[in-house]
Amino acid sequence: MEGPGKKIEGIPLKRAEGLVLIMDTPKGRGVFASKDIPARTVLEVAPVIVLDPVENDQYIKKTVLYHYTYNWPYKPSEEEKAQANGTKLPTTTQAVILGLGSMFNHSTMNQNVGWDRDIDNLLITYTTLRDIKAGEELCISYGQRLTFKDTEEEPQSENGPEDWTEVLNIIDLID
Ligand SMILES: C[S@@+](CC[C@H](N)C(=O)[O-])C[C@H]1O[C@@H](n2cnc3c(N)ncnc32)[C@H](O)[C@@H]1O
Repeated sequence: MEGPGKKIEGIPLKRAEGLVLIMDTPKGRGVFASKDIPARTVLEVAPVIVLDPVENDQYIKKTVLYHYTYNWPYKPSEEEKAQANGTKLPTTTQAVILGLGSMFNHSTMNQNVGWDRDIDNLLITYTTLRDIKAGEELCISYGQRLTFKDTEEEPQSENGPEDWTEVLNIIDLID
């Protein structure tokens, strides 16, 4: 960069104003709106690190980092293809999302942020799906197969006690 006024070629990055990180929600840390944000606002353009599928399986899956990865298409290098000798190479892997991308929690019922992968440029763009009010949590959808108990999920009455009186009765009987 040579000074002010010089035109720089590159991929535009973005982080919207009015986002705060709350540390102690029932879901851990989470991203919230500190002011009203209109629909279709780009909240964040997050670069990603695409993991080697073998390293992901052998190492990352056993670490906390695994909970901060998204599915990502895998494009083997020409060298890998040549070495594969007809063996089928993986077509998907995981990617670690940098920046705020890794801080968005999941919501099925109240998803208000969408995300879009840019495979060529190794980026994810997060955009509001509707008008957001100050104080709302900004949530994406992680899909169907969650690796944790969703705090927003309704308790299953057939698997558990009907009400808290029943719970107290059980505790009483054990004592
Ligand atoms: C990508 S991280 C999101 C940031 C995370 N809350 C933190 O404090 O680092 C994903 C993790 O957040 C938590 N999480 C996200 N959405 C959740 C939800 N709906 N219910 C419970 N936990 C959730 C889970 O522990 C999950 O593995």
